[in-house]
Amino acid sequence: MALLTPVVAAVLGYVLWRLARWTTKPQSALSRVAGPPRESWLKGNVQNLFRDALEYNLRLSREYGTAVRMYSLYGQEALYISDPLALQHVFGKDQQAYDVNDAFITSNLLMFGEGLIGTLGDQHKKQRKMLNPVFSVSNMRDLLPVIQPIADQMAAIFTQQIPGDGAVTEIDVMPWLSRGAQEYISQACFGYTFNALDLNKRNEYSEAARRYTPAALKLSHLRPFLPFIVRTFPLALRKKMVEWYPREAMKDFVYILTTMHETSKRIFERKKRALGGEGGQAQGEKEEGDLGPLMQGKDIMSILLKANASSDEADRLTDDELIGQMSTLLFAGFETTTYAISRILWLLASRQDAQARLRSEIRAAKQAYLAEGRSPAEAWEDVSLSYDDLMALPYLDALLRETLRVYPPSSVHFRVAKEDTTLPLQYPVRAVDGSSVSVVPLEKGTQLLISIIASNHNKDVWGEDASEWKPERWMTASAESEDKDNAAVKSSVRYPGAYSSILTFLGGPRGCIGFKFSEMEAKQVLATLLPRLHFALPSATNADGRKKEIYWKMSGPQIPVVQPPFGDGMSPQVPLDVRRVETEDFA
Ligand code: HEM
Repeated sequence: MALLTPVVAAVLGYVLWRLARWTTKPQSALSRVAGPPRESWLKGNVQNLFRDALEYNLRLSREYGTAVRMYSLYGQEALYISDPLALQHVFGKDQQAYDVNDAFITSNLLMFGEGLIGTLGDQHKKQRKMLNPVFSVSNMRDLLPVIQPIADQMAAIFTQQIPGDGAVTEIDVMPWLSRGAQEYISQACFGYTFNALDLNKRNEYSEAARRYTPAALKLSHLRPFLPFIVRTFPLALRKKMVEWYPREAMKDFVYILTTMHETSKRIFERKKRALGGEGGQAQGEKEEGDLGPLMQGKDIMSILLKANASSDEADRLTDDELIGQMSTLLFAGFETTTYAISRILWLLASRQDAQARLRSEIRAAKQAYLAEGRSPAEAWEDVSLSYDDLMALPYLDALLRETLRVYPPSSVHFRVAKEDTTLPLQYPVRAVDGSSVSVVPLEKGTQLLISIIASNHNKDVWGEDASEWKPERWMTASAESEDKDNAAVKSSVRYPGAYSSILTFLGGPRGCIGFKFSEMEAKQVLATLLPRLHFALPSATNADGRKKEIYWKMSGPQIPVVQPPFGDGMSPQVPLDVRRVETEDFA
């Protein structure tokens, strides 16, 4: 018990400090903006945004508009925002006035080290300057053929589970898509295979990464306290606090993070030796242990190491910063893309017309390769499209954009105002006294809840059918001309998204750096699976004649679950009926 005293004292001190601040604070400028009532002083109502919350999020915008006052922990006010002009200020014009919040940076720094999501200000800017070119289209173009075998392996794994032509097998595609997405990051970003798609080979790193999110969720209640704890206690005492923490979940989490960090370090050191010609492993050669073979030097880390070595001293990243990027990329890139691709397969299984149309488009492109002698493949199904041809498929492009718009893998992200400032609104909202608010004053320290989901469903921008999934909305005349990114926008108003005018990857200086990678991966996986495999919703029934239903739970990330009695309603699962493609499966 005595050992717990510092932990309890820290938490108690933090709560008292917040209480003192709250009771002595005058009414804030934000108090004028209307919003739902606070449910408890301690927790506010922000947690409602993250608990199976699609309807809650959409209702907020319907009832209060694009700027809504919310309450976070300890009575703190926060602004839930989806207004396009306001977001243009946050991510563009006034970006210097906003940043990610303290808890985000502190926890990421502790977990992943000094990578992009654990750094602020000039250090973050320096890292982006070095990393942005690494994710360029020309590097994606070189990478695409190198990673094609991953998608081929996924197709082979599904095909092997189907007993024969005409047979239908129910397969939970989720674990395979997840393992495939991990392989994409490990091979394309790190230049190694983790053999994640080979169940006979164990890899500690990929296992640790798969266990990361469930383990992190068990400890998420500690996140808000981290900045205070880090500022207040020396490292030695913080390490003791972790040891003393009375839950198995903490030990498990420390193991996961240590495994990820140690493996990143080992890969990094070997890669550095290999690139520097210091007796490191030869390219393509098998490694001892669990690291797998090194790829051809076209991977993101190799490009980054070369760019770093040839840059000016002032711009150069330290080894710790480079290692920090590795767990960051794995963490940021694998689950998000898994959810995006599994959502597309589920949509295609639900909408057979869209599946047939997409398959026909892919077939036409691949058959053209054979006709023009551009591929050594014997059957059109086995043709690999180049990056430019894959990106140019209009329906595939429209379908991906529309899926990421209507169903963004993550729904709400945090920012904080670094100074007193104001946010102008495109669409004025109602004040508590019934008047109209067209400019929201923000005090330094105000939390912003950037709503991707409300922005992507905004009827004023996307039209009355904003919440409906219609890939065709991107296939307008303007998509065929130069303005592909804004083709589906129904007004002159735009969101400042990194990818199209959608907000799924956010925007501005901290917008997703991997969106082109993720786009390429999703398109390559679909162009490889669909020629060979047909997907439908699960058809098997139980004794009551009921079928399995896949339900997407929006709890931060949008997670597909199977409801009881078939599933536990919690674990990610996408069971689909899969069979080999037949002649009638084309449009
Ligand atoms: C559909 C897939 C993806 C989605 C929806 C997505 C979404 C996002 C979002 C919303 C952010 C901003 C987070 C914030 O600052 O609050 C972000 C940042 C980031 N993403 Fe992605 N992402 C995806 C795929 C990827 C991939 C494949 C990679 C890497 C290969 C990646 C790497 C990153 C990194 C490194 C950051 C931090 C950028 C910075 O702080 O400068 N993401 N992503």
